[in-house]
Amino acid sequence: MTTSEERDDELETPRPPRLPEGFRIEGWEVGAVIGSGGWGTVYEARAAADGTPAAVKVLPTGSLGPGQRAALGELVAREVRFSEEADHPHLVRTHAVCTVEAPELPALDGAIALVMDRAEASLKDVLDAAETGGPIADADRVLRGVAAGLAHMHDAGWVHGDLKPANVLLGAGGRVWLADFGLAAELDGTHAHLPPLGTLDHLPPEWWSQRTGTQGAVVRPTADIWAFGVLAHQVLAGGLHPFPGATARARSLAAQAYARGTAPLRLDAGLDEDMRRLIADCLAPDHAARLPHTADGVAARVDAITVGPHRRRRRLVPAVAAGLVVLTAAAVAGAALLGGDGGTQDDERDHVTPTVTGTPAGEIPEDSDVPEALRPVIARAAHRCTDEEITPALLAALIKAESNFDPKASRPQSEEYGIAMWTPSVFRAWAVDGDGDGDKDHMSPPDAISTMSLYVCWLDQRFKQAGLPKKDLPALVAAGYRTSDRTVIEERGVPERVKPHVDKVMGYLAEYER
Ligand SMILES: Nc1ncnc2c1ncn2[C@@H]1O[C@H](COP(=O)(O)OP(=O)(O)OP(=O)(O)O)[C@@H](O)[C@H]1O
Repeated sequence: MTTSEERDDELETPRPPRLPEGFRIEGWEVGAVIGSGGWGTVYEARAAADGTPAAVKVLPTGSLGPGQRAALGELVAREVRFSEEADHPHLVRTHAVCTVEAPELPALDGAIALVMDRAEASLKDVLDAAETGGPIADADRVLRGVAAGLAHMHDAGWVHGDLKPANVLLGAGGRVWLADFGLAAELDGTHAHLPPLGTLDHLPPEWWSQRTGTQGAVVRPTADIWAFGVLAHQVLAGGLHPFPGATARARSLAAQAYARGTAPLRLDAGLDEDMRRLIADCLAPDHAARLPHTADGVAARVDAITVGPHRRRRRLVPAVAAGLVVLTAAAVAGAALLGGDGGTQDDERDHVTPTVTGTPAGEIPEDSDVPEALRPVIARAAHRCTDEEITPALLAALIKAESNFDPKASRPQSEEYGIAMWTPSVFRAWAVDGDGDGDKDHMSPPDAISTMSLYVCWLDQRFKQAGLPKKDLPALVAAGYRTSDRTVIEERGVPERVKPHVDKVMGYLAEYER
């Protein structure tokens, strides 16, 4: 929230006070320190009752002045409200907010503790350790997760406001979560007001020309799109920032020069064409030029580029040509104003075919009964979930068991309609605009299937978190889709009444995975 670079510049940063290992905060036992940020320290933790792993962010309030205390209170309230309202498989969850009671440690007594999902590393840790010059391991999965999380935030009416690698957490089993919603603000019409914090390296150039009145700076979804462009470049170019400079300040000046049209955009020459175009669109020089590139559109393009046999390949750059691909701000803005999403979603859909001979694990085999037109839709939807259990084959098996792929299927007595048999009121709570037509319709197969993928991705995470056996997850997810997360967790298995349905799903899955 403050810039890490500025913090690093300080010669003697006083070490913040720390809780001893084994310290109890309500039902949670604190372990080793994971790291510290501008406001507090994050610890490993586990639930005292059943050992469930967690992370606890402790935000001391003792040494803060009244103004700072109010700002911190505001950030925490936002984080909690956001976490409650925007549950999603790619957004880290805050499970509880507690108060530290430690009279023997006055600096921490009364501190606020946020109990969250525990990650294994942040994207920043991975980028710091990466060799420059190529994508990090699992780059596609990370970008899909970040883009999907961001699209969900924007769809739910929130702006992240502090998207950067330190705020992307990587969990066990390839999970990707956006974190740190302290700066997330609900959209008020088209923008939200936030305290003037943020991180230089991921702030859009227009930030510097905005006045920050008493309400703070204006943050719009296009600021997150800019930050995504920077982050995607870092992920695909081994940590390399798209703007040159040895310090964050120098890089931000370079970004401003590009936005004024006095310097070109120089992207890493090794990026493949589609990704380069997507990043250039995200880095369009101002708010207006970025406006056509919504998070939904960006997420769909990331899926299209990274899923299937036509997935992007890093361009091989001959030594003589090795240099930087140069675009001017005017060219990037011009492409945006011409309505260029840099290759529309439909264009990209056309060339994504998820099946190949010798079907990769989890993909839909070519000789299956899954209608051809649905295969790319199912593949894209499944790959948006970074949890390995949610495969195209599992989604196809679920859909077959629900509707036998009939987009007009209906069961009015139980209010279930369409290819994924959504109950409209439940659909609305999770809805994804899968076909990018600006509407979320449970009768549209792309919308219904994308929403199904999102929902089963969340179920999968819920069941993992509840410690249900990994090998049973596909069956449990099928059961959860027919009942609820709570029913499956309470019964710690497939409820008797949905066993015949789950057996059907598992039979189809075995067929697709054969
Ligand atoms: N839920 C979590 N699980 C595991 N590690 C986490 C979790 N949340 C944060 N961390 C890690 O703990 C460290 C401190 O995080 P914190 O959010 O306090 O600060 P930051 O994001 O680095 O900076 P700031 O919040 O000041 O912008 C970071 O290394 C971060 O990756």
